[in-house]
Amino acid sequence: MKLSTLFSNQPDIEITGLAMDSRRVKTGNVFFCIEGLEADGHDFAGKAVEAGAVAIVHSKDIPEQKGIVYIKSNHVGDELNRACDIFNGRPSSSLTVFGVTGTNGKSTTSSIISDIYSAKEPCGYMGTIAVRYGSYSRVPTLTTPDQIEVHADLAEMVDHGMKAAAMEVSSHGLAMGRVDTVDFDCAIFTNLTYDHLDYHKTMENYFEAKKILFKNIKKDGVAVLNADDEASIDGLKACCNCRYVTYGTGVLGKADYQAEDISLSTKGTTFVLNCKGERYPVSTNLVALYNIYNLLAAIGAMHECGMPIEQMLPLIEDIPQVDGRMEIIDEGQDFNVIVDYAHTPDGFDKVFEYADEITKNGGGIIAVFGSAGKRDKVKRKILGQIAGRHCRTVVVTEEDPRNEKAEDIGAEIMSGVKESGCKGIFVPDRIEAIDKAMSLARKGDLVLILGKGDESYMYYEDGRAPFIGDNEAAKRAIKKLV
Ligand SMILES: CC(=O)N[C@H]1[C@@H](OP(=O)(O)OP(=O)(O)OC[C@H]2O[C@@H](n3ccc(=O)[nH]c3=O)[C@H](O)[C@@H]2O)O[C@H](CO)[C@@H](O)[C@@H]1O[C@H](C)C(=O)N[C@@H](C)C(=O)N[C@H](CCC(=O)O)C(=O)O
Ligand SMILES: Nc1ncnc2c1ncn2[C@@H]1O[C@H](COP(=O)(O)OP(=O)(O)OP(=O)(O)O)[C@@H](O)[C@H]1O
Repeated sequence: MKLSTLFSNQPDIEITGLAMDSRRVKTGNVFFCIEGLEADGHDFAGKAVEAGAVAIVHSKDIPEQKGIVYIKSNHVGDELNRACDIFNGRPSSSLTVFGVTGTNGKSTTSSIISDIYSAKEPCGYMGTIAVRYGSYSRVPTLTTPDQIEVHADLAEMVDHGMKAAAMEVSSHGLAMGRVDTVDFDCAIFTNLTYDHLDYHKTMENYFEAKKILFKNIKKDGVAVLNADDEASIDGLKACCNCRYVTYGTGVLGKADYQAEDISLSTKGTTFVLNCKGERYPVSTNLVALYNIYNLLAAIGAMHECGMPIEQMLPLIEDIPQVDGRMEIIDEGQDFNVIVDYAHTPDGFDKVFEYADEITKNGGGIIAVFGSAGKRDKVKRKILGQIAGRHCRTVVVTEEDPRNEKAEDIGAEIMSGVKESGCKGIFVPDRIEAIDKAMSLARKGDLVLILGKGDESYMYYEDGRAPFIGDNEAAKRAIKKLV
């Protein structure tokens, strides 16, 4: 592509790509100087040129080098977003794009959409679990990666025949403008509860970041809102830039997609879907009430985007396991084992509510978890308190400690566990902690392994190190027992 295609008054030189990180610049790239939280991209313009950048987009004065094109703009971020979209051939405009945001349930809801909507037209998925389309899948860098990656991933999906994409949109991604030029056809909100205050500082800021998706959605798009989420429903209705529909169970008033006569069991769930007066009997392998909310959100979104409910119903009966989310591990042991990605206070509340249900006729709960380093510290003690209230034993362990000591994080969690009067053990190595929990389990107990799901890496000070995933670690631990 020519530079002049991106910037009309600039020379017709050939460019090979876009970059916002000097360490990833390739010969012929355009480098955008972004001011970040820890560094300023302007300081790396020289390095970008050394690495082969042919043009630099900047807002501050920087030393200029001969033969390089310098483009000054007060809105480098906006220019970057615009350029990403054009350079990649405006991929989102040729896809039906579903954007899912909210504190919990983004991965589950977008995975359900990608799996079921594919029966109508091929639908990729981008989020915490993977970047996935057709039979291809890779581990993502972030839940919502930077704008360069977001648009390149969408273009890759278009090139491989996708007609739709279900993407998780994190509050970080929204606040940092990573999806500003993605054309969303449908924006879905799951729920608003406590998380990420290390970055957003207040719940108000956190909600404002989430709202960006609904303010930016295209005018003929549709928003799908959780009628039962008191914290978000009114604020979102007021800020939507398009029409909206609601989903729920009727607790706070009638919803457009309403689940009635819900019957939950450990094997699956049945309910009647009341969709604007039409009633459909639904049977699904999904368990736990919160997953019914995720399913309702997905049904509402897919239906509003043209998929008949009758076409969804047989597929909903047997939804593919969302990796590491409420994943039941059965290796023939005489106790229950569930691996789940819960890592927020609300996620913990919901999982333990379900755990109590499973063990109500006998059996105790043993939980294994930690909390991430260099992230929200306040929630650590709260997670300990919640688990302590429900468990016979809590095994605290490492969970992406990054530049903190797992022992220090563990002590913060343990203070909450002890406050609830529960027994807590600290086992630093996560695999040994899982082994320990299994060795403590008796017939009829439930072992819950929370926080990492199927993640195949662990973050330490120097970055990601390979990890086998909680689901695999659980299987191996059970086999050792046998
Ligand atoms: C807190 C946060 O989100 N930070 C993101 C942010 O970093 P930053 O603002 O600190 O950037 P910076 O390090 O100050 O650098 C400023 C600029 O200089 C550039 N630079 C920097 C150094 C250098 O040598 N050369 C260079 O060019 C950087 O590429 C950047 O353009 O912008 C960077 C570029 O896009 C991101 O990589 C980085 O994500 C970090 C790695 C991260 O871990 N983010 C997490 C918290 C995140 O985004 N998580 C969400 C939510 C997940 C969830 O729901 O749990 C996600 O979507 O994954
Ligand atoms: N609708 C929901 N309400 C409350 N908790 C939920 C909901 N859906 C899922 N959870 C809990 O949150 C955990 C994470 O679910 P999921 O991965 O779908 O959320 P997420 O929003 O994508 O999280 P992240 O962005 O951190 O990956 C689940 O394992 C479950 O414990």
